[in-house]
Amino acid sequence: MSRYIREGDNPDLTEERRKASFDTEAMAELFWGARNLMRRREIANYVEQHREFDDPQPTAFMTREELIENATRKAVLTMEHAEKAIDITRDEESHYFNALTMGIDGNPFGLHLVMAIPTIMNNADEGQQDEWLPKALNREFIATYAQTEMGHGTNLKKLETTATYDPKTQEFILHSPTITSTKWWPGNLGKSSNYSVVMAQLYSQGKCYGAHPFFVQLRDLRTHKPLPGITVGDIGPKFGINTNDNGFLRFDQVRIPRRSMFMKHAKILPDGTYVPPSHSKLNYSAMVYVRAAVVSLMASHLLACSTIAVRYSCIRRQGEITPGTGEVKVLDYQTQQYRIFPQIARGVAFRLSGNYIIQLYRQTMTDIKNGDISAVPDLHAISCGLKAVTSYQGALGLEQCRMACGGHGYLQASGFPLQYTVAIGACTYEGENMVMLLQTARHLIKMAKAIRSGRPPKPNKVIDYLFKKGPTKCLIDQTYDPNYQSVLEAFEHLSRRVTLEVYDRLVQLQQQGRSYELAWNECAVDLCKATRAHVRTFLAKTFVEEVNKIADISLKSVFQDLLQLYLFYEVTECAAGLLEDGFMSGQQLTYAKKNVYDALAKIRPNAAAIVDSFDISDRELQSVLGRRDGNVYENLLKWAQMSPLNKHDVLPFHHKYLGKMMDEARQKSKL
Ligand SMILES: CCCCCCCC/C=C\CCCCCCCCCCC/C=C/C(=O)SCCNC(=O)CCNC(=O)[C@H](O)C(C)(C)COP(=O)(O)OP(=O)(O)OC[C@H]1O[C@@H](n2cnc3c(N)ncnc32)[C@H](O)[C@@H]1OP(=O)(O)O
Ligand SMILES: Cc1cc2nc3c(=O)[nH]c(=O)nc-3n(C[C@H](O)[C@H](O)[C@H](O)COP(=O)(O)OP(=O)(O)OC[C@H]3O[C@@H](n4cnc5c(N)ncnc54)[C@H](O)[C@@H]3O)c2cc1C
Repeated sequence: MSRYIREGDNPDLTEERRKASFDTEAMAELFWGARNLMRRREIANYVEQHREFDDPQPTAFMTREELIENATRKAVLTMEHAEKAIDITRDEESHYFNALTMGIDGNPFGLHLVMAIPTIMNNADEGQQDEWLPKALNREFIATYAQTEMGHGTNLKKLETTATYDPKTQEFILHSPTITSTKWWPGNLGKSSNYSVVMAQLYSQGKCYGAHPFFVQLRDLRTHKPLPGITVGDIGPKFGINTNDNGFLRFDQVRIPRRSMFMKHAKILPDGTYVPPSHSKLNYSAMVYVRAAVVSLMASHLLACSTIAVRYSCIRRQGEITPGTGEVKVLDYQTQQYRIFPQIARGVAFRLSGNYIIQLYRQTMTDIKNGDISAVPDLHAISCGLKAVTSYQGALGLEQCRMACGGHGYLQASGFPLQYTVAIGACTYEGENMVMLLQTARHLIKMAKAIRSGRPPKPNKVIDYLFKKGPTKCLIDQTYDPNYQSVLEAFEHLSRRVTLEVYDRLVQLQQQGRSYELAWNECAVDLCKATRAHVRTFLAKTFVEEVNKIADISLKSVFQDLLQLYLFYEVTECAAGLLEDGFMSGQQLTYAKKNVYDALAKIRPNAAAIVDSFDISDRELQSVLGRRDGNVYENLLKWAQMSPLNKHDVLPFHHKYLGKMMDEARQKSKL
């Protein structure tokens, strides 16, 4: 019996769990890996046993200051408990523990762990690492990553903060020359951090060498007051992630030692001589890390929100399908399934590709340490595209899950506002999505050039298909093909076609006299389409490869249903492109749609058990609608009763305004 079934649960949800065709626990093991699942359970138990990690009230009812104080309290507790609760050398354990204890809306260590420490590890030379890394790991300071300025985020070349080397004192002088040079956005900068990685234009011997990272103390270690010449603060409430003190920062001729510049890749010698790096973008590795991590992050958001939507749709009864037979669970409506199930399928696809890209990131960092930088452009290209596509589709998917929960989905109690506002940040941070799509397109255009000139580059798993000659007509038909060869070939065809077409147009525009840059801008929308088609191909192939590895027949069959839905849903999404050149016929599109509807019907009886197997706890979901026990209505009422507005039956200012207005109106009508 499913470990998710307990006495007192909502009977509709229990019924759903009972009818699953597979063992939820075995599926959870497959999804997470046996060891990881066991560790997740142990870590979750640990947190449950330490009630000090609980929030004193739902965070939705807290003011911003209360939110940040509560998060800070829990962050310190988290660090105190970390060594007892988890193996701190395993990222998976740290991420899970942090998510359980601190939630997803931000915490004072967020940027320290995600960007500052990776920058020290990958950009500091040995001496600097010896000095900074143990202290960073030991939490003797909290650092952030200050790159974006009020005037420039995307175009790093135009950052205005300067770091001018003075060989007489062997110091850099940091300065913010304009209002627009104010650092603006860095997480945890506003109030929590006392150090920061700072990106500034490096000047030496009268020459500018471009943006380079520096490690800068911002606040006094004892008083926590800003150091002389430094102005720093919080940028105010945002769309979301308000538990984070994103900040602003200005420098007024602040002197820092020469060795504050990160010197693993580029260097300034004591006399001011500049030593360039082996690859000009090695200093950007912390951004690459977060872009790669966003893929898994989007998977987590989608799987959490589809868990909420599926569970709620099992307990929500409204309307009849067959008149007179009683109200159905709303999950029985095909439209409801069409809204929610593709989000599950995409969440699983993102999880699988997320694992791949994080491993590629780790491997590339190891290669760089060993002097091999050959994988850097490939990693950059695929991580930019994946970041952009998964964050965009993630955002759309979360919104579908919210709408699928009707009015209650709009409540903070649903958990959706928190998930959504955090998730959509990823469409912007770490490179605005359009800009990231265009970065991947640069790589694709190079491939197109190689194809047209008949000189393929050395083999590369992600890009090889572009050099293949695929079928000239789409082979999708009604026959079942467990490898989905015809669908993958359709995605490959579309990607190859749009890439080559946009390349040819770029060349043609230049032949007509446009500069490369102007031609590029005229082709930008189609360049983004090429990236999306390439990323779709990558996600789909990874999904197929991973499903093919599954040995257990009953679990594999559930994954195959999700895969079928994923692939044919994507076919319908990109149908215009497949029909445009006559590659796919209208009849084949009809087959694809039928496959989508068939997959929805196959997934329906297993839906509740599938989301259970993602093993997302109530503590993580923070959702009254998505509770494991399905007891939604009584808990919605309890939740509302906690609203601070309900502390008073009559609001203290009622009689001053509304009461007075109505009294006066009544008086007048009596006259
Ligand atoms: C196994 C599971 C493990 C678990 C793993 C995951 C689990 C998930 C759970 C938790 C993980 C926790 C992590 C999650 C974190 C969430 C927290 C969120 C925090 C958010 C913090 C946000 C921080 C920020 O936003 S920092 C600021 C970011 N800013 C940007 O991104 C700016 C964007 N702009 C740029 O990057 C660049 O300016 C550019 C790329 C647009 C252009 O660069 P530029 O210098 O102008 O160069 P250009 O001359 O145009 O190009 C020259 C060539 O260089 C290539 N290139 C550019 N960048 C790179 C690079 N990074 N690497 C390699 N190559 C690069 C470029 O393409 C050009 O190439 P070409 O050959 O000439 O075409
Ligand atoms: C939640 C959040 C957290 C953040 N955390 C940090 C942090 O910790 N540290 C930090 O340094 N920064 C941080 N940032 C800043 C973030 O990295 C930038 O906002 C982001 O990189 C986008 O840059 P921008 O604001 O300059 O956008 P802009 O570049 O101004 O974008 C505006 C529009 O212009 C378009 N555009 C710009 N350039 C081009 C181009 N070349 N081609 C086509 N279109 C273009 C964009 O597509 C977009 O539509 C954070 C931002 C957010 C929202």
